[in-house]
Amino acid sequence: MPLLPLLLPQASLLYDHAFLTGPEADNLLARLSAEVAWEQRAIRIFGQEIPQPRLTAWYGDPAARYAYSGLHWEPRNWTPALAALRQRVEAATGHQFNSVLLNLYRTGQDSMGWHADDEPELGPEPAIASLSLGATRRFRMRPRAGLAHVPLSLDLPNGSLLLMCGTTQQHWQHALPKTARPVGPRLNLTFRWVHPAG
Ligand SMILES: O=C(O)CCC(=O)C(=O)O
Ligand SMILES: [Fe+2]
Repeated sequence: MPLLPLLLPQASLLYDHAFLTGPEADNLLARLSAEVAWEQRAIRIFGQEIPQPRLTAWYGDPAARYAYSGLHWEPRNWTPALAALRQRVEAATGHQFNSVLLNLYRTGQDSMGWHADDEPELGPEPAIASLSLGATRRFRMRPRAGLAHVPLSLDLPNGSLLLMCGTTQQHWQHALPKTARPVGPRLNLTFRWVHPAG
C-alpha cells in the first residue's frame, strides 16, 4: 500500500494502515519484544524521579546521541531486524533515518503524555516515521497554543506506518493515552534523523 496524505492544517502527515502484512507485523512484534534491550527509565519532574509508564530502547548510528526530558541516550547498534526495517521505511518514505526510538506499551495502563518531538537535535522540520506493531491504540493530536484547530484521533493498527514531517511538530502535539479496554502489548518504533551534536 502507498502512503496517503491525512489532511490536517499546518501539518504534513502521510499514512499507510497496512505498511506490513499481518504475519510480518506479528513476527516482528515477537522478535523485537524478545531481542530489544528494554529499559524502564525515569524522568525528573519537579525534582522527583518518576518511572516512565512504558519500556523504551534507543538504537542507531554511533553519532545519533539524543537528549530529551533530561535523559541522555547512547544508541545501541542496529540489530539485523532493525536495520532491515530502517531500509524499508527509508524506501517507502524517501527520508533517511539514523536512529530509532522504541516504545513498548505493555498494557492499556502504559502511555505517553502530550509532547511534540521538537528537540533541537531533530532540526526545525523533522521527518519522523512511526511504525506500530501489536494492539491497536488511539493516537491523539492536538494543536499547540494559539491554533484554533480541531484535535485528531487515529487508531493505529498492527503494521501501520505514520509519517509526520514538515511543520507538524511546530504546530501540533501528540499523545498515546491510557485505555481502560483490556489490550495486549503494543510496540511502536519512531525512526528519526538526529543531527550529531556539534
Ligand atoms: O507510541 C506512539 O504512537 C507515539 C510515540 C511517540 O510519540 C514518540 O516516540 O515520540
Ligand atoms: Fe512523539
